[in-house]
Amino acid sequence: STTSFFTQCPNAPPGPLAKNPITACPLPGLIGVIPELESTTIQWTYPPRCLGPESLKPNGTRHDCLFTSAEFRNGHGISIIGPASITADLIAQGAFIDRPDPPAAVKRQAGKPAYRVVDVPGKGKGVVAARKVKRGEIVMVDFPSVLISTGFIMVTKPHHRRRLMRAAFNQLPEETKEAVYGLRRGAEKHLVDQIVGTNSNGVELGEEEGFVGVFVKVARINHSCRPNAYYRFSQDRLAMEVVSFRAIEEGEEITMSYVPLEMKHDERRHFLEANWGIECSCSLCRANDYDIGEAENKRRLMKEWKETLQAAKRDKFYKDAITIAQDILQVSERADLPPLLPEYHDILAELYSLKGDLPEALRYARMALNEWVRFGSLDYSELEWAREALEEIVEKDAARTRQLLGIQKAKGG
Ligand SMILES: C[S@@+](CC[C@H](N)C(=O)[O-])C[C@H]1O[C@@H](n2cnc3c(N)ncnc32)[C@H](O)[C@@H]1O
Repeated sequence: STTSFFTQCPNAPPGPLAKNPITACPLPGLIGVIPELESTTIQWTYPPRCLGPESLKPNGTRHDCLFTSAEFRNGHGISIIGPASITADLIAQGAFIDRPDPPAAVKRQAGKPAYRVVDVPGKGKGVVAARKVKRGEIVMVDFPSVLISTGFIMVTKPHHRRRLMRAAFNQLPEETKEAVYGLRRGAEKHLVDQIVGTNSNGVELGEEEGFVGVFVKVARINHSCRPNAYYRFSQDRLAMEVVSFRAIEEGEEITMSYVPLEMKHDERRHFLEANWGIECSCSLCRANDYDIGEAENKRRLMKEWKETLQAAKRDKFYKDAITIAQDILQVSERADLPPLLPEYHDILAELYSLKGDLPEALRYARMALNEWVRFGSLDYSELEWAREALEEIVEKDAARTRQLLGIQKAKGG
């Protein structure tokens, strides 16, 4: 129960249970142990700090703690606020270990630095390409300075919340701390709220716990409704990579969309204004009714199609789902949306496999795998997933061939 978690965990040393990964207890204490590498430990720079039930809003049932490691990524440092179990999982996954980037990712980052930070009229600072950038290049890799659970933000009483957030900021190594405070804009009473409010990116940790992360380099990238880059976050490596999805000229601003691409025109305007104080001047916000209609229709259509696709798959209408997936791919190319190719090729491989068309399933699974390699993500998980999917289909195909041969033999003999 929650009570026993409260009383047993916070002070429990990393005993035998720590070898049992992915558990909530014990709380990763002053020293967190990496289960597979018993000799490797994480030394928290400050004693972990947990909030008691008095800090929660009525009916709140959470237990959040702050962990700070100043050593993280060669002295970059990190503070994490969230359930202790999530931090335990991160330790278990080896997220704190520095590992070399996969070769494909290294290749895609080769050459001179791809960006620099400059003043952009009307937007404060911004990031521009320091050289020509190719489509699909990793233009920036960044690590979180702070990661804060959105559940914690929602259910903790404001002054308890801000106090823990301030501690999370202040416990960071000097340079990173300055960079985080350097993201402030104007005078605001609640500095931490303001910084996190306009400078964070949503990421997922654990199974599906939502977090907001402050990535000080990524935080300098401005919004555009027609962005030329997008970000992806690797949970395994706690790394954020910004990827170009079209070629970018030297001097051109590198932008991302702060809002879901399929968001409606009026909703988008309101959201950008309310959350970031951006008076949207994007072509999409300024466009005349006809253009808005065109662009928006495409995006809305894609969203609806994706839902229809999922429904069709659920109901085992694989043929329909396949047609929809192929339509989405075609439209996404024309709508200038980020490369959805490997994702949809994976989906198509699965659908063909479910439908029983194994040669087509194999074809798409191979394409997806090649694309994941080409996109060279820092995150191996998609690659592994695609590889497993391919193996599964190959296995299924082999089994069917054996079965067919058996039938023929039986007929022949
Ligand atoms: C994540 S920060 C981006 C970097 C920021 N410009 C800076 O100087 O640090 C978000 C803030 O940048 C500004 N901003 C971002 N995109 C903008 C845009 N398209 N037009 C105007 N201001 C923008 C807004 O003030 C917003 O709250």
